Amino acid sequence: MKFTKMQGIGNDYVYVDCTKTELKNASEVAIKVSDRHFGIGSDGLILIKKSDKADFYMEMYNADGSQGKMCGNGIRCVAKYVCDNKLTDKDEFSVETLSGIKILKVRKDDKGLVSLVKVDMGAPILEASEIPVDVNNLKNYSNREDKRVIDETIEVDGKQYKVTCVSMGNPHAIVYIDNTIDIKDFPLEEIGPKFECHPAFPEKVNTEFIQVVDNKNLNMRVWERGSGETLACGTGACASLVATNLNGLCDSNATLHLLGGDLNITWDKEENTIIMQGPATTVFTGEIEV
Ligand SMILES: N[C@@H](CCC[C@H](N)C(=O)O)C(=O)O
Repeated sequence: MKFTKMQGIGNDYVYVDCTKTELKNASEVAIKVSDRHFGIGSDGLILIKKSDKADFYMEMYNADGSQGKMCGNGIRCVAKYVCDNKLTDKDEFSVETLSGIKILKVRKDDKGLVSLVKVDMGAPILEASEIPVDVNNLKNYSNREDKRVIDETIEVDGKQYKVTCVSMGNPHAIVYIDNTIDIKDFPLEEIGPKFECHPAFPEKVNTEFIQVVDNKNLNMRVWERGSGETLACGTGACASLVATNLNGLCDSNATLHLLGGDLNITWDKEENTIIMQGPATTVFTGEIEV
C-alpha cells in the first residue's frame, strides 16, 4: 500500500489515495499503520476517495480502527494532498464526509504547494440528543427547555465537573481547568478515558480540557475517542470555541493553542457556521505491506 504520512499541527494520519484503487479492511489497516512501534505511527488512517456529490470524499479511522465522522486536521491535509498531487487544480473545492460536505480554500507557497487551509466546518450542533448526550446521566440537568448541555454538572470517577457539549459532526465535551497550573501538568491520561467511556456519552466522546487565557486565546489539551491523547483536534478546537463563547468566556473569534500548534477559529453567527484556519504538512511518503 502506497501512503503519505501528513500532519496538521501534530495530529498525524496516514493518507491513502483511493481515487483509483480500493483498500479492503480499512479498520484493520488503521490499527496496523497507527502503531507507533510496529507500524508507521499515527493517530489513524484517512482514505481519499471519489465522491458523486462533491470533489472528493474523506473516510477517516481512529487508531483503534473505529470510524470517525469528521476530522478537522485531517480534512486540511486532504486539501494539501489533492492539490500537491495534482488531483485537482482548483483552489476552492468540496469534500464529502460522514457529517456532510465541507468547503475548503487553500493558500499556496511560492513553490505552488499548499501551506494554509481554510475550512467551512458548518453549523455546530447543540441539542443533547443529536450530539448525542444522555442527559439522564448528568447531575441535575437544568437546560430542559432548550435541550442544550451548557455548563452542566457531570460526575466522573467520583468528582464533579462542569461540562458543555457540542457536536461538529462528532461529539465533544468541553471542560474548563484551573488557569494557575501548567496545562502540560494536567493528568489527561488518567481523566480522559473516564470521560470517553462515561454513560452520558452513548457514542463515546472527545474531551477538550480548556484554559481561558483571555477572550481571544484559549489553551487546549484533548483526549480523542478512539485515539487517546493527540497533539491537536480540529473539530475539538471548533467545539471549544463554540462552548467557550456560549459560556460568555471568549469572543466569536479566537486562537486555540494546542500542544502541536495554533488554530484560528471563527463562529460566523450570521451564517451560523464555523470557519477553521490552519496549516497542513507532508511528513513523508512510503509503501507498507498490509
Ligand atoms: N483529530 C480529529 C478528530 C478525529 C475523530 C475523533 N477522534 C472522533 O472519533 O470523533 C480532528 O482534527 O477533528
